[in-house]
Amino acid sequence: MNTKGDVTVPLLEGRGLVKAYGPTQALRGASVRLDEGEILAVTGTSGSGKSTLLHCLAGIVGPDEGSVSYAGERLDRLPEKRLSELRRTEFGVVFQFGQLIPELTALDNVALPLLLAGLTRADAHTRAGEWLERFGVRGQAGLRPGEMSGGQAQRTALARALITGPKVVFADEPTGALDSLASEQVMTALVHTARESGTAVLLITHDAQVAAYADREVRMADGAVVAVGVTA
Ligand SMILES: Nc1ncnc2c1ncn2[C@@H]1O[C@H](COP(=O)(O)OP(=O)(O)OP(=O)(O)O)[C@@H](O)[C@H]1O
Repeated sequence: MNTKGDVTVPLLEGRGLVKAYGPTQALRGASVRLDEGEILAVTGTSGSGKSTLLHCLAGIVGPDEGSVSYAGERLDRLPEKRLSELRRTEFGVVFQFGQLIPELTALDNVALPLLLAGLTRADAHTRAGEWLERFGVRGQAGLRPGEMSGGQAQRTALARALITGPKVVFADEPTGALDSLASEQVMTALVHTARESGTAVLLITHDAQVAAYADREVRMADGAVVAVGVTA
């Protein structure tokens, strides 16, 4: 948790978020907070607004109403240039199908954020190798995403999301396409690394076993957060 003056502010907070896509009201006044280093699961039925909430909190889409604050700064009012810098340096994202670049090897995929940040190719590759090792996929370093299993690809995607040391990782159904063993491996790797580096995680899932890895769970229905609780 951050302090700004005497006031304690959450790392990330959405308040009264409203978002419509044409006639579809995806969010109808959703509010949520994420503290530093916290792992928060967002659950709820299909279409309840979970992904839209994540997109608003990550500054990927702007809400029609309401506010998003990151460390006390209004994200929804930032100019695009500052917002994209923040997304690159402070945020990491992992989606259901990893979104690895199909033409690149696992090593090159994981090295990419470091190359974009200005590291030399040699340094980026050394660090990427270490991160593949942490996620148990060093043996797959030379493979392209299509040549890996779903779980290996997701662990590679996690390595890519975490290698820059983000403050928040946004994970939208990161295990949605995996069997239960691969799911467990991905979640164990994510939680272990997040705890070690103090990274907060906003985790969307509709799998109760996956949600159980979180410190806290909020449930959405009809575009709003309807229940808040601590997981087992
Ligand atoms: N880009 C978009 N354009 C049009 N409608 C959208 C868009 N994104 C989301 N929606 C609609 O907004 C509503 C909420 O969608 P959202 O993806 O946020 O829900 P969700 O809880 O994440 O669902 P799921 O679990 O199925 O992924 C749905 O009715 C969806 O069809």
